Amino acid sequence: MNTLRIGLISVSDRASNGIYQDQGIPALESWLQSALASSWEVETRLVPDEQSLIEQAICELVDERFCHLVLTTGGTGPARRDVTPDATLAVADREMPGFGEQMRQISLNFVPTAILSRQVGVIRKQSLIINLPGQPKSIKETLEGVKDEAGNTRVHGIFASVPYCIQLLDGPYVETHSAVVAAFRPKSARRETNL
Ligand SMILES: Nc1ncnc2c1ncn2[C@@H]1O[C@H](COP(=O)(O)OP(=O)(O)OP(=O)(O)O)[C@@H](O)[C@H]1O
Ligand SMILES: Nc1nc2c(c(=O)[nH]1)N[C@H]1C(S)=C(S)[C@@H](COP(=O)(O)O)O[C@H]1N2
Repeated sequence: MNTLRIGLISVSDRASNGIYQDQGIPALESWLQSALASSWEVETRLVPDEQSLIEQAICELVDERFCHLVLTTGGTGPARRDVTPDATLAVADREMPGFGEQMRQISLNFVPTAILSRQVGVIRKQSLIINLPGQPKSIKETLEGVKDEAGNTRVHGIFASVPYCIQLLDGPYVETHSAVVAAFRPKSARRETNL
């Protein structure tokens, strides 16, 4: 069986230097635990805001660990040391602009400063790589989208499109818990059990 392999990279000068405890990877892991119905394996990296080290971590997770999906958190803003999108683009084969566009749209529902994130989505080889902002709460916000008080989706989170993208990249068939995030696929791409 082709198990989903996910790489998680937390990019933070202070967390990587031990000034504060990293909350990025635990927040990513706990959100994925709540959202994924399929089995998955995880590989994690905590790196400072250094472009070469971020590039190295992404390449290692894609080229050597064969991750189908890599999520980064942190370093997407305009500050001098925010270089995660630059590192991601430097090792990308192709850009997926819809991810960055949709994440900024979603985030505007939570913070007026959402447009300050330069976050991108790209493909390297057969892996999808997505940048999330550094605030631990932004992980759930962007992946899951905006819900009303009854839990109905108002703005779709970007994770809704991730399973089909992985499928198009010849990765495993990923299923999600629809109460957290419903995976979109055209009917022709759904498994028979899902129809
Ligand atoms: N890994 C993390 N763990 C906990 N909190 C974080 C983490 N990364 C970022 N944050 C919080 O989110 C804010 C914005 O994230 P950003 O990536 O811009 O970090 P920063 O201000 O450059 O600092 P640093 O890189 O040292 O974490 C940070 O100031 C911090 O409060
Ligand atoms: N969903 C969400 N998006 C967000 C935020 C947030 O708190 N939640 N913070 C914004 C802010 S204040 C900044 S500066 C940019 C970049 O954040 P980063 O440098 O932590 O990646 O992301 C923006 N996008």
